[in-house]
Amino acid sequence: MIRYKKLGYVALGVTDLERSITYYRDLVGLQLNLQEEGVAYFSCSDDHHNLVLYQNDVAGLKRIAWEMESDAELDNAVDTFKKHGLDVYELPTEESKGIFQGRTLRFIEPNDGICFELYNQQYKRATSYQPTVSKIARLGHVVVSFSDWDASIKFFREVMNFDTSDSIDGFINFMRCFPNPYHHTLGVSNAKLRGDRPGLHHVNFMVTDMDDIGRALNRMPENNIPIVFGPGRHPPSGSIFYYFLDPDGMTVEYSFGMEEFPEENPRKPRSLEPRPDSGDYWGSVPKEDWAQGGDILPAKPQLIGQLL
Ligand SMILES: CC(C)c1ccc(C(=O)O)c(O)c1O
Ligand SMILES: [Fe+2]
Repeated sequence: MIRYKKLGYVALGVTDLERSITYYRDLVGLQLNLQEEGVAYFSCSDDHHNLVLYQNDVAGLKRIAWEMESDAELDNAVDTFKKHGLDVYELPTEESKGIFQGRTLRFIEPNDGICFELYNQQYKRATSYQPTVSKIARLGHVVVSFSDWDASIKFFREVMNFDTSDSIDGFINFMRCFPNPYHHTLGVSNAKLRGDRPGLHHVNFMVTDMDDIGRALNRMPENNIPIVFGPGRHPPSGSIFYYFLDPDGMTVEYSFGMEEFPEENPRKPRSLEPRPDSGDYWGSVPKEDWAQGGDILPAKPQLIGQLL
């Protein structure tokens, strides 16, 4: 049983790094922790980074990273993945230090080729996150659209030891990274929802107060940010949500409140009917460009570390 601490960070490719830095810092409210040649590290906690942006020709999802509960869980993950025939890579120490992390493993998810990362720790920041326009509580979840929905769910359950909290039948499976309590840190969505194109669906940041959602309802339109869904309330996790686009057309979600699960005797997963009110109790309807932006960016094997 692989045990996770939390969703650690998501890395995105963006086509104009300066423009995206301004957006994620001044409108989303993340703290820019460090900017180096072609890369920007943002934080919303005492971690070094919870979002990393890379200058790239195309916008999209570069990798998703989870922090493990302990060092031993990295070894456990290596054994499990190898048993399932996966190639697992470890970043040389110099490189993991170069991205401000301890021991770092990577592998390529077998269905759509997404780079996933597991690490034991990140450098902590001397001063914690200083909220500005929004009090972001944490990087909440990432939803990705997969070309083979059933095979992907099976992989996350059987190989990565994620648990299903709920699903909207045929569309999306909400998975938590055991034993992390939050309803989901990964949403496995069906690419048929995205014109049969696998890719990034959205990145979610959980906020601390209902007022953080309320202020965004004014701030985003005032700054001509396209609003693509909401405000509303999601039946699966019970959270209040608001989705808007980033400068490359990738979808970002703010949400407030989320069901938490105990490690022992959690409730059974529910399968919700595939109809619009399973996505929103309040009746808002997603715009056409909701969840459309963001390709899966291929990771070059030589850049993902040394094969174990
Ligand atoms: C409609 C989308 C995919 C969705 C649905 C439900 C939740 C939730 O329960 O939190 C989400 O976060 C979503 O993004
Ligand atoms: Fe979401």
